[in-house]
Amino acid sequence: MPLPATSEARPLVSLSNVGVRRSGRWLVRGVDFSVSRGEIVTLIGPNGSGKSTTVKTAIGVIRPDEGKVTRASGLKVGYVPQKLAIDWTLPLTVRRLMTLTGPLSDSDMKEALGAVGLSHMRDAEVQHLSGGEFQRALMARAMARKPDLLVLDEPVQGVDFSGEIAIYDLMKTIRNTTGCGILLISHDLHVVMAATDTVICLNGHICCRGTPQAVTQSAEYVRLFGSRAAQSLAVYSHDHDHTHLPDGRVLHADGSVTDHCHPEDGHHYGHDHAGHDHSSHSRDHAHHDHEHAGHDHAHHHTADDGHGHKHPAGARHV
Ligand SMILES: Nc1ncnc2c1ncn2[C@@H]1O[C@H](COP(=O)(O)OP(=O)(O)OP(=O)(O)O)[C@@H](O)[C@H]1O
Repeated sequence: MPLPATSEARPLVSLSNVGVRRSGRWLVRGVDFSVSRGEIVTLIGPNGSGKSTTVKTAIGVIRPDEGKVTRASGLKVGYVPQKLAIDWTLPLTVRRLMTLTGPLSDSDMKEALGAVGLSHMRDAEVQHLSGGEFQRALMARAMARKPDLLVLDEPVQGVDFSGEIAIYDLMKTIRNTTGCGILLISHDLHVVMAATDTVICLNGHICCRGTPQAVTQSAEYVRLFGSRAAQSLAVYSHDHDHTHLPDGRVLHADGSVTDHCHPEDGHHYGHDHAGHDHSSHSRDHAHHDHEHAGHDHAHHHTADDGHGHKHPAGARHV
């Protein structure tokens, strides 16, 4: 059952001064934010900065050691975890994967797989799916129960760049069609920035927050992710003239759909995919020197913020 209409103005989940302490150490502290219906909130931050801990606390898997978490009553959460304990030696079909966490009617399964472009793969073995297909199957499984809040912990791991775009586009479509709230974890800074309403930059505490535009310009963000990352939003908005659909076809800016990209398409924002040559696209993105292999975003965080900087409108430093 969806939440009643009267609850729409209230956040689906809200964290107030939340802290989680383990083995004598605060994993996160002083965290406060909320996610409302129809809103996409993204947590970004370096490895070990407390992103998973924060979302697990938000959905009630972990109890906070200080502060308060408030969830709308009757809140239904769809959770796509970062890791899934699957025995890859056992045969498992997509159909079975969809029902591992609970029963699902045939029509709900059909609708969910259709929404992620996997209708034709119902009986496929999960171990034969590509990284992107597997992530979309997990999203279908989470969506099939029509959650009020969809929580995605790094949904683009093991997914190539066009697959990433498809997943973020799918995420926006889910939000637009169902009106659910989405809480997303990512340390991928490129595409996610354009798919997000609010970005929260975490490093044990909230370093800064705001719209993607505001956050990418904030000194705290640059300190965490390096100055190259600050260009990510511009990179995205320059070149996103086509979209890779879940079924592999390409939707162009003029609305046409083709099986493949056009050679002149602005493409992939300078990702350096090892093993294939992008030289035909080079004039489109010569200035976008992101290296995919290794994700070498510099994490220059210093304990002393200095505070000798200005905050762009909309970014809040905490
Ligand atoms: N139960 C626990 N006991 C002790 N330390 C923990 C526990 N759970 C997590 N940690 C530590 O807390 C820190 C934050 O972990 P968390 O998984 O929340 O980070 P993350 O930002 O999601 O990282 P990543 O980007 O690598 O997934 C890490 O240093 C981790 O080792």
